[in-house]
Amino acid sequence: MTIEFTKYHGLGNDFILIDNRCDLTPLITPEMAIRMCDRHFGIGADGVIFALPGQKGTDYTMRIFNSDGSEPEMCGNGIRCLAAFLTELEGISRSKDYYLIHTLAGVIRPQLTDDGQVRVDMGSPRLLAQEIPTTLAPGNSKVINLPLEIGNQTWHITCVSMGNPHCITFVEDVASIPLEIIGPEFEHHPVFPQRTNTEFIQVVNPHHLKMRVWERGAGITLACGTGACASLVAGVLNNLCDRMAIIELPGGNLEIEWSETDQRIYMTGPAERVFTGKM
Ligand SMILES: N[C@@H](CCC[C@H](N)C(=O)O)C(=O)O
Repeated sequence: MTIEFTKYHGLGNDFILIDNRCDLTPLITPEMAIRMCDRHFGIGADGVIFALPGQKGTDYTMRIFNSDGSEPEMCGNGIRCLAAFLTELEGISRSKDYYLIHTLAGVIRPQLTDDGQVRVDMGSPRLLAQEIPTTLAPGNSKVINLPLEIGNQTWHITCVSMGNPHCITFVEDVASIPLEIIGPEFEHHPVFPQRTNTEFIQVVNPHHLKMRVWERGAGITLACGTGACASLVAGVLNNLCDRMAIIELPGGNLEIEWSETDQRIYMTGPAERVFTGKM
């Protein structure tokens, strides 16, 4: 079988995009995705994203496999890449500058901006312990600045779901965090029954946060869109930042806003095509 693909990245968070508009079933299996994402024996990527037909009145459906073959509910950098990929697939027949995308986290709306970026209506953050999910607090209460023991240390964590789970910790200096050692301990901690993405945040000032991330199913990545959104929400809940801020990631900057008007999160950032190929 030959699979055509296009490689994209959003701030170095890279994905193999597959045109799957013919069918609601992904053209490749999670096992094949693991092999394609391998940086030594495959194409190399943090995940594989499928552009599938729309459902329930949406234009398209997005599904994604992480590089370990697991399937997350949403991917922020990925949905910007998907919007750019769909624009390329539709060519001049494209009738509008936004898409309604069905995801496991609900309907997400990416919009192409005049300066070539993508602004995404990411929906509203979910804050209850049962929505993350985490067992760290009673199901109907929020997890804001609660202590958690990991690696002989007490971390104060805030949990936010952007459809997928995020655990955020504010630190003095993100560069000093041994991500490859403690990242997996957070991801697999028993208080997170569906594992978790983990963000370490340094507050530079109320409009500027510096972030490093350990992603569920992908490990250290250069950027995480849902993680940046969740971190801004955690910053607001802890009175550490404004509702609009630049999130500085190893791969570049994202602009995130938690709108006071509709309580939704808006993320703006780039999506870059790298190359196409056949496998
Ligand atoms: N990098 C993504 C998030 C991808 C999914 C994540 N690894 C998970 O399992 O939830 C982003 O930009 O949001």
